[in-house]
Amino acid sequence: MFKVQTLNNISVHGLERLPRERYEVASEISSPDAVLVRSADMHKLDIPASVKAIGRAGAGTNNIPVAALSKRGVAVFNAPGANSNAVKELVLAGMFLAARNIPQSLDFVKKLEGDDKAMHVAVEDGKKKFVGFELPGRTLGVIGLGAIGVKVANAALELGMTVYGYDPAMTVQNAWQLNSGVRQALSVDDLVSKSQFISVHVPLLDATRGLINAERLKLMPKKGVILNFAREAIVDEKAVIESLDAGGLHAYVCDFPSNALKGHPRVIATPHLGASTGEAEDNCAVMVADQLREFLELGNVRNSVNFPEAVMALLPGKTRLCIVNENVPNMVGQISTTLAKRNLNIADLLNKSRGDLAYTIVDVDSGCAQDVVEEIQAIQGVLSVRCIPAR
Ligand SMILES: NC(=O)C1=CN([C@@H]2O[C@H](COP(=O)(O)OP(=O)(O)OC[C@H]3O[C@@H](n4cnc5c(N)ncnc54)[C@H](O)[C@@H]3O)[C@@H](O)[C@H]2O)C=CC1
Ligand SMILES: O=C(O)CCC(=O)C(=O)O
Repeated sequence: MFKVQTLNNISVHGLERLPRERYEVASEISSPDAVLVRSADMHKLDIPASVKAIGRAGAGTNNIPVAALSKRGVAVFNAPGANSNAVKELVLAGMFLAARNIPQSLDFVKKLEGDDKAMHVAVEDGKKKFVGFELPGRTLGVIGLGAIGVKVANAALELGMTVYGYDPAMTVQNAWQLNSGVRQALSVDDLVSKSQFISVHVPLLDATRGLINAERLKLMPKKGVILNFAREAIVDEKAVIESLDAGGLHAYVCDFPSNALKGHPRVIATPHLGASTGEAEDNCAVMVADQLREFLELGNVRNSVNFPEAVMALLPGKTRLCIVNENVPNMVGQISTTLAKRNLNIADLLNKSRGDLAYTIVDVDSGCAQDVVEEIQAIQGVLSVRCIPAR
């Protein structure tokens, strides 16, 4: 029986992928094998030693202490692309809301008083304050052409906008999805200086913290719109407010409200709603639950953010050892020597690495005892070992 702890509400469609006869799933559970999480901040949590994997039912993993978990040999998975359409739709909505001054006009309507005749007069008189502009011919710059950025860029082209993209580490798979009409910006500064709308779709990293700052806002054409559905700290909020107040920016559309932002007349803030559709919640939970299950039951790794991709078929009757170790020489040699000493024949072996970490799957012909696991665990550089018994 595997135990899975949930730290947020996870879609039941995802939880149903973990069959009750093999999985105990609860928000309060002792010694969990795995944790399923959305946005809960895990940085200050005491993550039990029993945990072998974390499944993030979403894209961003900045709420998870990935580096510390890697040192413990714990795999972290996410659900790439599973909520990208939901975010794209909200970004498009944000562009329309800003361009047509819709939030301000809704406020105006809510405050109307008097009978219908008086109201009609006030409407016709007041609407001139909310004259907006149309999107065709305007320029959008998309920073980060991953699952979301590509969809936003393609959709904006369909709306008749000119679109620039910037992403120095775009994957081949995403490049295949990108409409060839999207133009390449040579740098963030190049993109910013050309774009009336800028939408950021990068993860929060040291390199992306404060990516949109006071200097870059000065490069932007006047009356620009910044859209931030990525993470709060990617945009320097203080610089944005100063630019809005000084008449530089037209609007700041973001998914991360704060006290400074929430009452501002030119800020459109949603409560971290990017991935909050039934479809996205289901997609993310199903994808990550399937990945967790395959890892717990077979040791296979798909869509991890810290482990290398590693998938090997497990044949009936074979016992599987899953070893996480530092990516240094002679680890596989020491592991196979340990098995040879015990007369355990290796039926199949897969060794993959990613950065400082390596992952080895070894299938042996006969069962292996706990002391083999302990001996491998004692090899210097081994971070974690698991034995999956033969079926
Ligand atoms: N508001 C919400 O509810 C949601 C927010 N997000 C946020 O959006 C981010 C992006 O999500 P996805 O597109 O699914 O991720 P992704 O991993 O598919 O794409 C991120 C892209 O950013 C690029 N990138 C990284 N550093 C960069 C830099 N310095 N300059 C330019 N490009 C850079 C990467 O090469 C990658 O192509 C997530 O990390 C998360 O923080 C994601 C989903 C929902
Ligand atoms: O689970 C959520 O609602 C947050 C989504 C998100 O921010 C992400 O996937 O990175």
